[in-house]
Amino acid sequence: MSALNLKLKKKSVLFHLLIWFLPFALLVIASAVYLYKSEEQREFIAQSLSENAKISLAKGAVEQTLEGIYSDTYLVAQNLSLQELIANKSSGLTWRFLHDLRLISQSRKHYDEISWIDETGMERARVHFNGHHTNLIPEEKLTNKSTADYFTRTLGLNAGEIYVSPHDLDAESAELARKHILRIATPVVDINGYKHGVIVFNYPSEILVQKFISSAPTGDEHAMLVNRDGYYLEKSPGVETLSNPPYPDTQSIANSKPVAWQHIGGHTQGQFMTADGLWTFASIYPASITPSKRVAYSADFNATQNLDWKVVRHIPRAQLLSRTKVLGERLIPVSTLLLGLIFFSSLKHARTHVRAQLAETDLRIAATAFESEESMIITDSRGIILKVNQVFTATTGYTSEEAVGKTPSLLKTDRHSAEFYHEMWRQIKQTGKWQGEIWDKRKNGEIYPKLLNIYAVKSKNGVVTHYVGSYTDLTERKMAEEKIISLAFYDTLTGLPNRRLLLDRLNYALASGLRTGKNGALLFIDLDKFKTLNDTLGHDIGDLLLKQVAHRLKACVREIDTVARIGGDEFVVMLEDLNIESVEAAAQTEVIGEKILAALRMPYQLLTNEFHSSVSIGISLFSNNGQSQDEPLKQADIAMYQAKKSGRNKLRFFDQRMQDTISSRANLEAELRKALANEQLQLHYQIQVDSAHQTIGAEVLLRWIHPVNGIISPAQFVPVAEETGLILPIGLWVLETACAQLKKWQDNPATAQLILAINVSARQFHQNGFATEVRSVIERHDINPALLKLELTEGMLLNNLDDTIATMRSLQEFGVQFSLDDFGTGYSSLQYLKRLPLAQLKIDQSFVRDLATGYNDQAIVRTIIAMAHSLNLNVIAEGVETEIQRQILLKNQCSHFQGYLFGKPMPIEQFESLLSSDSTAAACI
Ligand SMILES: Nc1nc2c(ncn2[C@@H]2O[C@@H]3COP(=O)(O)O[C@H]4[C@@H](O)[C@H](n5cnc6c(=O)[nH]c(N)nc65)O[C@@H]4COP(=O)(O)O[C@H]3[C@H]2O)c(=O)[nH]1
Repeated sequence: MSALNLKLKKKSVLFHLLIWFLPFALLVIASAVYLYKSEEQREFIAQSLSENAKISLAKGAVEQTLEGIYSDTYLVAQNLSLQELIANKSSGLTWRFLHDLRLISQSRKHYDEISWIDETGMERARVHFNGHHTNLIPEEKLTNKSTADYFTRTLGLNAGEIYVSPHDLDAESAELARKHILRIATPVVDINGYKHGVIVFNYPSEILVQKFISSAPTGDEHAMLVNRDGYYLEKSPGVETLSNPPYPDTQSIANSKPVAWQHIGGHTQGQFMTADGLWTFASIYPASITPSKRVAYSADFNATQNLDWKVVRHIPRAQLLSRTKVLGERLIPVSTLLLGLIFFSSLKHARTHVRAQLAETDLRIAATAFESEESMIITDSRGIILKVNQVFTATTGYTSEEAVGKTPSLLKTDRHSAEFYHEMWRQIKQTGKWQGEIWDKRKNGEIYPKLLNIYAVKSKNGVVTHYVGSYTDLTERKMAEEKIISLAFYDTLTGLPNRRLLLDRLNYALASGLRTGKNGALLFIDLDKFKTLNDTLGHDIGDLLLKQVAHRLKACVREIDTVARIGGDEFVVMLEDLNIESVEAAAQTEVIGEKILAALRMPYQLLTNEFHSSVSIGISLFSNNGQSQDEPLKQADIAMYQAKKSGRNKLRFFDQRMQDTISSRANLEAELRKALANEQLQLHYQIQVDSAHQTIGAEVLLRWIHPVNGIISPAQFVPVAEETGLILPIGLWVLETACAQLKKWQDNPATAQLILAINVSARQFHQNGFATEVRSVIERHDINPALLKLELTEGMLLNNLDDTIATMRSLQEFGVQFSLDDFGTGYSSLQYLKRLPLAQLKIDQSFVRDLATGYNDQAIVRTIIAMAHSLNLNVIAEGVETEIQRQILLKNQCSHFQGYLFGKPMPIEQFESLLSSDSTAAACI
């Protein structure tokens, strides 16, 4: 698996892990929190209730104790011995009463002292319990208590009312000072309602506190008993209780827990929470507790003054929910364990899921890939087809049902040998794959090529389990390839080889000729009237003709020969394997050539038209003489032109002389290119005179002074210069040189009026900007434009007559003159002559030559001269060689003359000599 896939897989696993783990994790956490919170609440309620119950118990314990004391107090106050004593006042009765007091003291064991103080404040009887025994206090030790606060207050009470001293009451006597005593007292009333003092019980506060303590569970450290000011009467642990006032602040809940005390001090009972924890409290009103439910009060401590003690319980926050905390402590590992389990099972699940997803994706990819553009086939290890795709069915014609269960041999053809298949399987076994082109058979029997790939699928331990074959049908590709080859090498219309293939085969034939020494031949065939046919009957008919020609040509030659079409109506037949002897080979070729001529001469049926055609055939022989491949074809082409020239429907063998002419022309061209640069060109001047033999000027004629061949005539090289375009620089040079000469003559009166006529070629005249060029040359040389005469020929004027006239007109307006050269040889039509801005007509020398004898020529010359006069043009005759010719011309009103009679074309030096020898001009030069 690639690093990218691995990363994606990890991401996917993480995603699914989160999806599955998070909800469960949240559920577990929420459940744990809920459980914890419910337990916390439940425990809080339980603890609250428990605290309330404990407070009740504590309160009950204290109240019960007080009730017991109250009850004993009443009992003593109503004691019979006492009542009798009061009534009889007998001293013996005092002993009985003391005896009863001792009995009560001894039985209860917790009263420190019980005493009777009579209405005067004198103690009359007192017993003291020392912790083991009750002692009677001797009479002499009895004291007067008339000033004691408890005595006066109690004596003020009604029968049945109780006096309760403050719990922290300071002791009156020195010996009792250390003991905290709770005094409970009640008045003694006889049956007549008279008061006889008070009964006082000294109850050690310590015992009351002890009762309070014992009401709470052992080890309970949360209970405390405080007085109305908040000072501890009892608090466990660490507080020294019941010390004497003034109490230290440390012994006050009001100081140590002011917030709690604010609540406790202001309320009778209740339960509340502070930052310290849970507080529960209740008030005890000692004065309001009576066994007979009678209201008792004392002046100091009545209920309305809120004399109370408070029983208080406090559970610090830390201990408050101890059980819940334990639960919490247990919940954390349990939840963590549960989360861990959920995490790992989610992880496992996510992995399994992602793996399954990836596997499914792989399967989908595989399924999509299987249904690809390629034909696919899967076999087991024995080659039995298990599965094929739709492309397989489309290309082979076999449906899946037809193919599955069979072997791929149902596609086999006999195009490949047993060795081929053997080698294929050997390679698959060795490398696990094979690729190659193979021919197979479709269900309809059609054999087709395909590109086959076979892969062996192996198990983990390397055993081949399946083979997968995929292939592309190459039918169309092969067809396309063939088409490309055919387009590249064959003519699409006739299906014949094209020039490229012909040259290729020629090359091969030349090479094989070199080996065998045998001759071959090329027959270059051109249809004689093909262009006319195409133009008249259209290209479709033309195509039909070409196809029929191709067909007939093939019928004329052997299988090994080549018939090619190399151009529109040009065919070439290549014959190979001809005789070693050239003469014999030529004879063989001629036979076939004649056969072709005859075959192609036969009429053609082109749809409804019967068409008669002929061909011209040029033949060249080739052999082992080291020719290049182009040469035989060129030669055959030349020969074909020769055949055409000699009257069509002919065959001609290539002639070396003709080749030589062409070669020399090519040489001429090459040399002419160098002539201008090498200053091999010269101008010769041929004099022109008027009827009085006066020199009017000259015609400048080009000469090429060839270093080897001497002077070459313009008739030879001007046409070549025209064809190649060299005439443009050459023509310009002529113009420049002539203008320069005119300029030279300008200062000499004898030559200042001489006119130079220069020949302008068609190509030169029709080039863009010709008029401008002429003007600029004239201006540059600063000559009179009227001294320049441009000779044009009829033929070059006919093309684009309007443009021609425009060019001529612009130059004529500038002052340049035009002469129409070779007049009479062309159309000589008045129609266009009228339109041309000409100054002169030049009668062609062919009419002048036989003027003396030829009456026709005389008539023509007469007509030309008359025509010129009618057009107001002057006439010059060229080629005047004899006086007779001059006389005839003169008689016919010809005004100007040029010819050998007056002077041949000559170099400027000679021309100027001629001028100086001339009687008229001589003086001037
Ligand atoms: N038999 C005979 N011939 C005579 C006589 N008088 C003149 N000729 C020849 O006749 C030709 C007259 O020139 P063209 O008709 O313009 O014919 C010219 C002209 O068409 C062309 N050519 C000559 N020079 C130039 C040139 O500078 N530019 C162009 N474009 N063509 C030129 O070459 C042609 C031949 O020129 P050339 O060989 O010089 O031949 C000249 C001249 O030498 C005579 O009495 N008897």
